Amino acid sequence: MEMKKSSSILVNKNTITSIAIGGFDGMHVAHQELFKNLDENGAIVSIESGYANLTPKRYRQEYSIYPIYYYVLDSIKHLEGDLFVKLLNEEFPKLKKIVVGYDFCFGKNRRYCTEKLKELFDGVVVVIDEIKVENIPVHSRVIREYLKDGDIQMANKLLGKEYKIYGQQITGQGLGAKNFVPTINLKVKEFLLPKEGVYITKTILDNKEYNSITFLGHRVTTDGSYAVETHILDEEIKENNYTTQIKFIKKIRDNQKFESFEELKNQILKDINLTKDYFINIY
Ligand SMILES: Cc1cc2nc3c(=O)[nH]c(=O)nc-3n(C[C@H](O)[C@H](O)[C@H](O)COP(=O)(O)O)c2cc1C
Ligand SMILES: Nc1ncnc2c1ncn2[C@@H]1O[C@H](COP(=O)(O)OP(=O)(O)O)[C@@H](O)[C@H]1O
Repeated sequence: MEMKKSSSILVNKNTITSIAIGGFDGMHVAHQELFKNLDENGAIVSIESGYANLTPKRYRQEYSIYPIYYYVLDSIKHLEGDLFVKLLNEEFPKLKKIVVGYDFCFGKNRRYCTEKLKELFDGVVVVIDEIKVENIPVHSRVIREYLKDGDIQMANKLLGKEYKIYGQQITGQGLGAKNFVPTINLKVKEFLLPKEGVYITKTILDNKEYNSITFLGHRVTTDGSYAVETHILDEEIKENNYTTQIKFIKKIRDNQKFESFEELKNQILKDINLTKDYFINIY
């Protein structure tokens, strides 16, 4: 039986003795709790539904020391329970332990859940109880809702880290440096973008992290088009081709339409001062 893999890595599957199974978009605190139950020859089995947008597949390995093996959901979801377990045993011949969460289900019509897994797998099955943070169940869908609401602080609590996106630098309208402040304009694919507005952020360029402020949204005051723009505080940055990373910390305000460039500029300067104060007070 062939399991279709969407990528391969270098760790030999024959050495793997324990796996954690799930979608793992976000690599959030509950996912990390599962990984704590892996042994030193552990691995992550990530089932790709195609909807990941918190930690899209190629950015996921960054958040765990365990190798991640990816499988395409469409190629395994039709399986009856015994065949799913058989596949795991074939893929990982030394497998002794499987770690899943309380809500893990698998196989045809998601008919098989943790009890069935215990019955079918000849080894240890560890089932993790529901993990909550401040009484809120940690799930990728809950984190997405906080991001869409602009509640970065709650999203970050559930993630156990600052929400980070990757983008490619593009040329902006050319208005920023002249009329407002210089910004790096980004094209962002694959990642969920938080609600439109202005955010306190950190920006990583060429492995260096800078304090920054980021605007996300339709530039309703200028050309109306959607933009992701970052202004690096206290540094002169030359535009370059680096992939840029933005870590979101806190939302300052909503996107707004201003009657003049002058008013927008004044507001941007206020936003920058507030952001600088934030960084002064946390360090
Ligand atoms: C901190 C900050 C806040 C911003 N806030 C708004 C806003 O509320 N409304 C808006 O239309 N544009 C806002 N902008 C975007 C400006 O319109 C944008 O920087 C300007 O159009 C220059 O774009 P350019 O870099 O493509 O030349 C903001 C930009 C920054 C850096
Ligand atoms: N809050 C949680 N508590 C315990 N286990 C969880 C929790 N969230 C996810 N898991 C487990 O982690 C694995 C990956 O789950 P997944 O469905 O990708 O997470 P999410 O619910 O965040 O989308 C599954 O085995 C799942 O049961």
